[in-house]
Amino acid sequence: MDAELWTKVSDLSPLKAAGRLGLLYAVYYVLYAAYAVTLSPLAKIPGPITRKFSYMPCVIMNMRGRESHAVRDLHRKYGPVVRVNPEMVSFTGPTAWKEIYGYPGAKKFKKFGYRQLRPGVPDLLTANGADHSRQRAALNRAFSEKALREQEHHFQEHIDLFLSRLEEKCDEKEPLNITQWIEFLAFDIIGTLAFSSSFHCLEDRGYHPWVLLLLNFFKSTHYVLAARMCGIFFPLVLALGPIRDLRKGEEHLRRSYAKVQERIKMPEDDRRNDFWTYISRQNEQKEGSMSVEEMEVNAALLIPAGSDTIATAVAGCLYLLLKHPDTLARLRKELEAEFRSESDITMPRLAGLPYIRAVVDEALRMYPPISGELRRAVPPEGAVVCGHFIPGDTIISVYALASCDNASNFAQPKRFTPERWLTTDERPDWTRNDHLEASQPFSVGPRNCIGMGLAYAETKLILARLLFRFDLELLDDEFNIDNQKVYVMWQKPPLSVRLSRRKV
Ligand code: HEM
Repeated sequence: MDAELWTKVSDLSPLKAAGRLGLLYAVYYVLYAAYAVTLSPLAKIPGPITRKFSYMPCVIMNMRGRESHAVRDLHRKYGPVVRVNPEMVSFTGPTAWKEIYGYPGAKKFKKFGYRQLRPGVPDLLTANGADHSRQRAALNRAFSEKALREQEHHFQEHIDLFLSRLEEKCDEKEPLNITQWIEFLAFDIIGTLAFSSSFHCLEDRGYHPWVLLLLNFFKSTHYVLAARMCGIFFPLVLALGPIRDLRKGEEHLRRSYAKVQERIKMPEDDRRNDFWTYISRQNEQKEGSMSVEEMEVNAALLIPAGSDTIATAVAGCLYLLLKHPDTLARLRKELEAEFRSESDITMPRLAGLPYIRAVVDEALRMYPPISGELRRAVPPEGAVVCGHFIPGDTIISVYALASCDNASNFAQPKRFTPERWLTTDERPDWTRNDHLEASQPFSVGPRNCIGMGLAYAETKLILARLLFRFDLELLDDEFNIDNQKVYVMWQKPPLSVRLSRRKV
């Protein structure tokens, strides 16, 4: 800066200097907005003008917990390719999942914006290349069909307690919020599988403080992701948000690490069969299949990944079934034809029943537990996605809710119709053009959900035993999916029911 200009600047009062800076920023912003809307390589991607030059609509909707719904609505208006914000494009075309996340797309489009739980220690969600392949191969054994068979008694025992707790609530005049009991069950099961130590929510008839901490943490994580889009205003926006809850993330990590240490010291037990039983066996055979530090961070990942997702799936199935008595009747018929008593219900026998699977698939379509974006980055040279050339460094994603609640992919998407998922000759005519591949609640390809098999088996077992034992009456529509908010996970409202014991 030359001396004369410097003197002029330093002579300005702080107020005037701020004013000039503000003006300069405004000029820059107007020029940038004009570029983003007209000349940017993404300018032609359809979407509202405000989303093309500003992150604000995206930030505001995220903070309100309504971004998944907003993106769904944008696709209804603008079609299968939509500009979500200046750097991000969302797709709903039926091939989008496969092109972005499947083989070989997954090699081209790397995960974007995922952060390691402990810097320097890869966990399955953030690991790349060889680390991911090694950890995935190691954990695959803990999620195999054989492992699930050996773990089934854990599920059955927790469900026994869940159902006996619900029996205490039978015929009560007060409505029962079954959402929270489903959450207790899902967290207790994942505690047993990940730490050999239940959270004891069912025993104590209440949320364990660690579970409450996690539920709040989801919300604050979501808030931080939104605040990050605010650039230089990030600290300000963060300070206005639930910043205290962020510490809860650290607390979760500390507790998880301590639990893994306790678990490692536990004596051998043939009935344990938790995730680490399978990892330890491999570590003995093949040195270093997973280090203790990696076990710690993966335990911290598996708890949130395998708890609230399941609770959402079970609560969603139940809500939709109670809203549709004919579907519920057809499901009961299938269950009663297969099982003479509740004690006959097992995971392998449920695996052979088509209608309960169709019910779960349809509920996951209408209420996908992970409803929002799964970000991937386009390589610097750019790439063609769903027939559109997308320039390098753009962020791309499929939003599950947008892809599933979309009339181009599913006829009458708001109509709960498990029959869509049955074999061709059993599908109603009006669903024959559905693009079933557009619903991928577990994602696809090498980074899809490792817990998919477990999730189907667990959801079906809980549902089947619950419906076998009780008649349930839905008391209000507070659970209405369209009104719910998403902060990473759905903020599930009370699902109010009245229970009575069935006489079969
Ligand atoms: C209905 C239940 C579930 C749904 C809808 C679901 C959905 C998903 C989705 C969409 C992903 C991909 C995430 C991404 O690309 O960022 C994922 C990954 C993952 N899920 Fe699930 N999940 C469910 C249950 C579970 C369970 C029960 C577990 C374990 C106990 C689990 C563990 C994981 C892990 C570890 C990953 C990371 C996999 C990798 O990157 O290789 N999930 N899940």
